[in-house]
Amino acid sequence: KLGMTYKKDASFGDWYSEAVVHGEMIEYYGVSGCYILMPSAMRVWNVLKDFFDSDMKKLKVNPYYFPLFVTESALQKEKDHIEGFAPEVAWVTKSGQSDLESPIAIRPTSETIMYPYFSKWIRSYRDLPFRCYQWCNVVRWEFSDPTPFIRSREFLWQEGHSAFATKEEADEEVLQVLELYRRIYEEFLAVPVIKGRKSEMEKFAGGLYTTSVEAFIPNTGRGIQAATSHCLGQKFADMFGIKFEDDKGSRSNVWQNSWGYSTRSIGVMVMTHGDDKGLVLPPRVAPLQVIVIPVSYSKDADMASIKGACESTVCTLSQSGIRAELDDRTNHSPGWKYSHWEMKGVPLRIEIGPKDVANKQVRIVRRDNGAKVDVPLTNLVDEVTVLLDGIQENLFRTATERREACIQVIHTWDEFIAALNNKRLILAPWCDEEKVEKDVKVRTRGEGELGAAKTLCTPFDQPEFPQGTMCFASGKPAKTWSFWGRSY
Ligand SMILES: O=C1CCCN[C@@H]1CCCn1cnc2cc(F)c(F)cc2c1=O
Ligand SMILES: [Mg+2]
Repeated sequence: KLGMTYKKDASFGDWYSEAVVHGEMIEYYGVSGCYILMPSAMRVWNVLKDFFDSDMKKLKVNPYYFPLFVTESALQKEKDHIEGFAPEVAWVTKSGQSDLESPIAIRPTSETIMYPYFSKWIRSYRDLPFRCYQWCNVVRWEFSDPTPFIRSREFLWQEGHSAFATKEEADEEVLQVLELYRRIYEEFLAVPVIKGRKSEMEKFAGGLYTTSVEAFIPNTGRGIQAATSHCLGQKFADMFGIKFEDDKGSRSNVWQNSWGYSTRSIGVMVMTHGDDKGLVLPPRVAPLQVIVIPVSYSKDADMASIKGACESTVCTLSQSGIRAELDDRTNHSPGWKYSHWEMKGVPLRIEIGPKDVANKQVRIVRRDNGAKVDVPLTNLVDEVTVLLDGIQENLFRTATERREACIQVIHTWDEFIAALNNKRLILAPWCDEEKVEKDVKVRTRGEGELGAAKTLCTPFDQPEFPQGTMCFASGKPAKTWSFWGRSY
């Protein structure tokens, strides 16, 4: 099918589904909430994985792979960590025709699979710091509207799990990993994120505190948790008996962290940069950065010299590390090819026709803003490199400006409700009391299927507090500026 039918601003949900399918990132699958990740998606995922792996080596985090399955008793081990999630757990109950002795769960996350072994492996302070991570899939049988990459019943992620002798070391690592996640979003996916701390109500129940990077989708006015980095304190250590003997012979619980980001990151990138022509990929993660297309208007046009120019252009770019390919298919017109590669979000298109060959130049078209420029072959690589860097920066700057334009500072309940109905990312003074947060959720639930307002995070970067600022919801003295809004 040629070209997109849905418009991003008019019908965002349909636009998004069409963009990921026509962009050849996703193929829909027969099990609800499950999708086939196509090469364009996996190549983006692998660029992020390579970066993350290289930083895991720097942080001395070791790669493992733990089993997909966990027994019922092991999963139930830590009550308050699981209780709210029970409906999401998928179970294997049979093999062939016969029932299993007892059901086995498919991992929704791996704490209960890993931590009994941490208890076995960690004995002495010499075994610390202990740092492990794995790339794997997890299954959570969610029921709210499935969305490719954003909310699926199976997704790919990395999960990290570490143990330290002191809280200070754990606190430090929580922020080191959060910075890695910020870099993945801002430096690779060109998506602006806000670093902050989750509220007591929104944090990981089994942990001590949760930090996160939060993104925002202007079209829907919804926040989205982009990655999380938890300090678990010593609760899991207590539950699973993960103790170490210090150099004076006394035994104490380790301090633990756990952190993760998933293929949701690809969906956030698509939602942020995509347009009515389809995907727009940031050059740093684009599987294909330049597509070269021969343009000839008459059969007898010296196709041979055009072909030669195209091939040498691809070769020159490839040799300088630029991901370039030639689309010389004869069963599609140049116009069809332009639309096809625009849908796939390829950052640059190079057109080469008889005039270009004659003038020893190429015509370069940018995917992000449609700008066309004629470039002499002599400085092709430099120009293309500058253009690709320019696209990366432009995508990040534009997305940041759009996100900033959605932020609204409010001081009263009425302003809060107005901002919420205006699809804003709300920055509000809050007394930081959980029951007030619960109350806001209840008072804003009535907005139909849109969902209630919740806290997204309390940003580390706190604005000034004018004397006597009151909480917008309770009227009590405000303690923090927090981001509120609807979310995915
Ligand atoms: O968020 C992370 C980072 C990577 C490691 N795990 C932590 C906490 C995950 C929180 N969480 C999130 N979702 C869950 C869904 C379930 F069905 C379930 F049984 C448990 C959980 C669950 O513990
Ligand atoms: Mg969940």
